[in-house]
Amino acid sequence: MELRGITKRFPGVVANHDIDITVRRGTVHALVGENGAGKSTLMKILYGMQKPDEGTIAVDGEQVSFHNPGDAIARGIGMVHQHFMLADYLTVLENVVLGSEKLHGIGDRARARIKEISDSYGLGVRPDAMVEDLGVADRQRVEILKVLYRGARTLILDEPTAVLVPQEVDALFDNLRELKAEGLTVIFISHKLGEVLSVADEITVIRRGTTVGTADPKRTTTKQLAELMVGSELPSPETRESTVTDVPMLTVDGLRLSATDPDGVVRSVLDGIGFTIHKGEVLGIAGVEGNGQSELVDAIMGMRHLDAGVLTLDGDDISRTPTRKRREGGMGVIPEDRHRHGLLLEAPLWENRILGHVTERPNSKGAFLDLKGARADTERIVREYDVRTPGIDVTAASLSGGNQQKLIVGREMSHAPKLLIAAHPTRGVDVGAQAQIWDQIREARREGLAVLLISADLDELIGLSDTLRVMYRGRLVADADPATITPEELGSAMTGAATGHLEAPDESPAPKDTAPESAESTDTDPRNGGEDR
Ligand SMILES: Nc1ncnc2c1ncn2[C@@H]1O[C@H](COP(=O)(O)OP(=O)(O)OP(=O)(O)O)[C@@H](O)[C@H]1O
Repeated sequence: MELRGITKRFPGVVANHDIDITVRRGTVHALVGENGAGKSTLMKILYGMQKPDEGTIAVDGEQVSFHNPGDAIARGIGMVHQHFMLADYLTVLENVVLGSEKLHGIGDRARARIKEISDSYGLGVRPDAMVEDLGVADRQRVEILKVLYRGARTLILDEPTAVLVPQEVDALFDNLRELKAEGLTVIFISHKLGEVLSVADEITVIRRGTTVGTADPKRTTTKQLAELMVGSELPSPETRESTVTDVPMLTVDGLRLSATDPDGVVRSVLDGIGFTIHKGEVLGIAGVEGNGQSELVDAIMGMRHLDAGVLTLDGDDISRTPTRKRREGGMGVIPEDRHRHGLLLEAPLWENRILGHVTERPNSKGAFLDLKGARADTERIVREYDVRTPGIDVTAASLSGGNQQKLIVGREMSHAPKLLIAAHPTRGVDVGAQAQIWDQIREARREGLAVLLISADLDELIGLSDTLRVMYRGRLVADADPATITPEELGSAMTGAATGHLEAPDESPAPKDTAPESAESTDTDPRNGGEDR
C-alpha cells in the first residue's frame, strides 16, 4: 500500500501534511506519534471515512479513491476501532454477519466460515457465545474476526492494547503474527512504545502532521523512539517517594450495590467493598474491565442508589449527599468514557471547561456565570497542559483523543480536589503527556491529594500507586505491594482471579499469586522505557 503526499486540512489545523508511507504486504506496520500528530486522521483517510485534500493512495499498485468505508472494505481494508462496536445481546455469529448477511447468510454456512477463520488464525472464537458474556480480549477477537469475515487482507487497529492486560497483549500479538504468516498486513496505532518494538516489522513516526522517518524496531530503543516522536529529549523522571499520611480522606465501608439486567435478573455488582484512602495516598485498583470498577466510581460519585454502605469524605458522611454537593466538597473525576461522561463534544473548549464546575470559581461569580473568567482559565489550561488546538472556540470533538484527555485532566486538577477519582487518566495520551500527567498527580499528592486510581495500564498502576488492590466480580480479593510487584504478576493476579486462584486477603494475608517475588527496579516511567520489562 502506498500513500503519497497525503494532506488533510481542518479549520485552523493541517492534520496531515504531505505524508508518505509505504506498507509492505505481510508485515506489521506501526504508526507512532504525539497526541494530535495526525495518526487517526490518516487511518480514517485510508479507511474511507475522510477524504484527503491532496495525495494519492495505491493498493497493490493500483490507485484507489475511497468515498466511504464500504469502498475500503471492497478493496480488502478493514478497521478495528478503539471503542468496540458489538451488540451485547446478540451472539458472536449474529454480530459477525450483521451488515454482511449476503456473504454467507446467517445459518450454517456462516457458522462454518467463522469457525474456519477462527481456526486458521488461532482466534478461538465460539460462534454461539453471547457477546455480553465475553471479556474485553474476546470481544476484540470478535471484532478482528468480523473484519476478516468481510474479506479484509489489511487490518487497521487503533490502539488495540490499551484495554488489555499483559497476557492478553501477548495473545493478541500471537494472533497478529499468525495473520502475517498468512500474508495479511496489519497497520496499528499505539502509544505503548515497548509493545511497538516487540511486534512491529516497520515503524513510521509522525510529528505535527508529517512523516519524520521510519525506525527499525531491531535497532531502536523506546527512548530513541520517544525522542523521534517529540523531536527533543524527554525530561528525566523523578524517583518514587511516599507522601502517605495517616489522615483518612475517603473511607468506604461495607458498600453493596446490585443491578437488574435486561432479563430481570438481579445481580450483585459490588459486594462488601471497604477501604480507606489517606491524604497524600494513591490507591490503585487493578482488575479486568467490567468487574465492578465503573459501578464503584458511580457509587462514590453518588450516581447510584446503594443497597448498603457508608462513605466518608474528609470526616463527613456523604452517603446520601447529592453528586453536585460531593463535587463541590472537593471530589474531582476523570471519567472512564471521556466522550459520554467527560465532555460535551459539540460545545467549544471553554464551555467544556465549565462543565461539572458551574458553581465554582473562575466559572461563576455569585449567581452568574463568569464567561470571561472561564475563557481566561481555559487559555491557561491549554497552555499548561499542552492541549494542541487552534483556539478555545473549537469544539471538543475536533481535538485529537489525547488532547481531549489533557483538557479533562487540566479541568479537574484546576479545582484543587481533595479526592481525585482517576479512571484511566492517561488513556490515549502519548508518553510525553503521560509523564507530565503523572508528575501533576504526584505534585498534588504531595500537597495532600488522595487519589482513587483505576487503570488498565499496569505500569501506570504500579508506578503511581502507594497501595494496590485487585478487584474481581465486585469484590476486592487481594492486595499487592507496588514497590515489588511486576506488571506480569499483577496481570496474572487479575486473570488468575477469574479462574478462582486468588483467595480473599482476610483468609490469606498474602495470596501466592500476588506475593512479591523479586526486588527488581520499580522504575516504570515511560521516559526510561519502563514498558520494556
Ligand atoms: N473533525 C475534525 N475537525 C477539526 N480538526 C480535527 C478533526 N479531526 C482531527 N482534527 C485535528 O487534526 C489534528 C490531528 O488529529 P488526530 O486525531 O489525527 O491525531 P492523533 O495523532 O490520532 O492523536 P491522538 O494520539 O491524540 O489520538 C489535531 O490537531 C486535531 O485537533
